[in-house]
Amino acid sequence: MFAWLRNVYQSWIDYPKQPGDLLSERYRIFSLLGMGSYGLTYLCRDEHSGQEVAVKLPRPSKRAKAAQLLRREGDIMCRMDHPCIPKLLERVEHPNGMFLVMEYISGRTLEELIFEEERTFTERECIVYMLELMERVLHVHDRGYMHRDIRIPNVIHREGKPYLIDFGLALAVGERQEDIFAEAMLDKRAPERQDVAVYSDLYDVGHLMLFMLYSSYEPQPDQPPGSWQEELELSPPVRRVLERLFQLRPRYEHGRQFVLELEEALLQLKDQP
Ligand SMILES: Nc1ncnc2c1ncn2[C@@H]1O[C@H](COP(=O)(O)OP(=O)(O)OP(=O)(O)O)[C@@H](O)[C@H]1O
Repeated sequence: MFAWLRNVYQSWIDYPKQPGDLLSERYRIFSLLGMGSYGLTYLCRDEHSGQEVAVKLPRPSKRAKAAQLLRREGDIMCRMDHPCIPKLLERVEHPNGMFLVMEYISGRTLEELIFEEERTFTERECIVYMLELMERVLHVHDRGYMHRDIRIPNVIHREGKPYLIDFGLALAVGERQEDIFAEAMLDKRAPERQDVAVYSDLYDVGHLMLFMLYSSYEPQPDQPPGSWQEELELSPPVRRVLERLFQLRPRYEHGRQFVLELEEALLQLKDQP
């Protein structure tokens, strides 16, 4: 009974703001983009510049913890400087709470592209796309952070380019996983993904690649389900990079090792008739 009441209460106080509402006398809400575990993100218009922006507010039901996580996220976003990673435009602090104002990336997520638009990727297209995405991932690593949430809903496809969003789980290399994360989400992670290390981000990159490669997979009638190695017809170099990403072979200790092997795999595919 208590859990039920608590859920009703949380849904009531987290009820999204309405289109037309004005935040901090500046950001006019258009629509709700999504409700995450600790924040609500809205598409807004900045009344000063006329620009579209994404505004992320803490969920009222998560109070201080959500504000703390958002502040962290803002601190990390400030340290990024890449045209395909949204810029933090402002961090608004006021007595009723705080929120983040980010560059809005219009487009569709890779998840929507694959599952709603049924977009398919060949092996070659997947490699070319991954090389672009890895450029953003290497930027994050070079700045001393691990993203830790590289997944298809966190990649926005705009004008043929992948944009990497959502730094809510990112940590600095060597930083300890804080209790706040452990309670919120980390305990659900596979052991291969728990370390704050390059190979954990690359493990996620491996999954993302599998989603892209499975987009053109068509099971034969009566075919029993198998592993990705059994189901996907992959060229040996692509299979090998995936096995390294999944730590079935010696893992990559640096993202650039993976990029080099991916480039090599692309060259070999080009040589094929
Ligand atoms: N800068 C941005 N530009 C465009 N869309 C964005 C931007 N940031 C977030 N979004 C979109 O807003 C929605 C909510 O994102 P948000 O990061 O708040 O939560 P989430 O990813 O759904 O959940 P969680 O934070 O629990 O992982 C998602 O659909 C995401 O694609």
